[in-house]
Amino acid sequence: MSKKLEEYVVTIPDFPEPGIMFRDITSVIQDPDGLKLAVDGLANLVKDTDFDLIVGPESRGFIFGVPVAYLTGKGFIPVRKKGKLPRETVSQKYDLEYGQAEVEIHVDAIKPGQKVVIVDDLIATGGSAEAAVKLVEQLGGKVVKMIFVMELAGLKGREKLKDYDVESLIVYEGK
Ligand SMILES: O=P(O)(O)OC[C@H]1O[C@H](OP(=O)(O)OP(=O)(O)O)[C@H](O)[C@@H]1O
Ligand SMILES: Nc1ncnc2[nH]cnc12
Ligand SMILES: [Mg+2]
Repeated sequence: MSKKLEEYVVTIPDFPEPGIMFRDITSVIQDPDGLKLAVDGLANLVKDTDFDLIVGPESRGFIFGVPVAYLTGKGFIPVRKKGKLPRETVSQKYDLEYGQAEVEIHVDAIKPGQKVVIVDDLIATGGSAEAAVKLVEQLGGKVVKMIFVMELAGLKGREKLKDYDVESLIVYEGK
């Protein structure tokens, strides 16, 4: 019998700091069957969704966002850390566990009214995903769905994004 997606995820306790159970996606994507399960699984979550573009946050959002955009026949828009995008951008600050970060998107990447799906590897507190939503909305885009390979339900990212359609392939009950 073939392996399930969750069996490809390796969990590393106490990385990058004590108390964190790190859910690693490199063990998923280094195996062709794991990569296929993850990418096909994400594409399947949007098979009935009407949308125009995929937005993916740097850096793990690129790994899954681009193949899902390719499979679904859409363009891919990167959300990048401040200072990396070469043309005119809008930016959004967001909270990390300690301190703040800032991300940007090209202003010409989304036209008002365009329907956007956000793709990332994992939702924890939802802070990164919320920053991506705010960037899309600053440009007049509409977030119609947010999809993740993994969700750490105990960190309640879903509550932060309660006005949005959030789906994940694997849900961990804790953090
Ligand atoms: O829901 P949150 O609490 O915001 O956490 C989830 C985010 O954290 C990780 O990214 P990270 O910022 O570590 O950067 P990376 O993708 O470049 O590894 C992960 O890839 C998600 O994007
Ligand atoms: N527990 C975790 N494992 C992997 N990536 C993460 N990003 C935020 N929390 C994480
Ligand atoms: Mg990330």
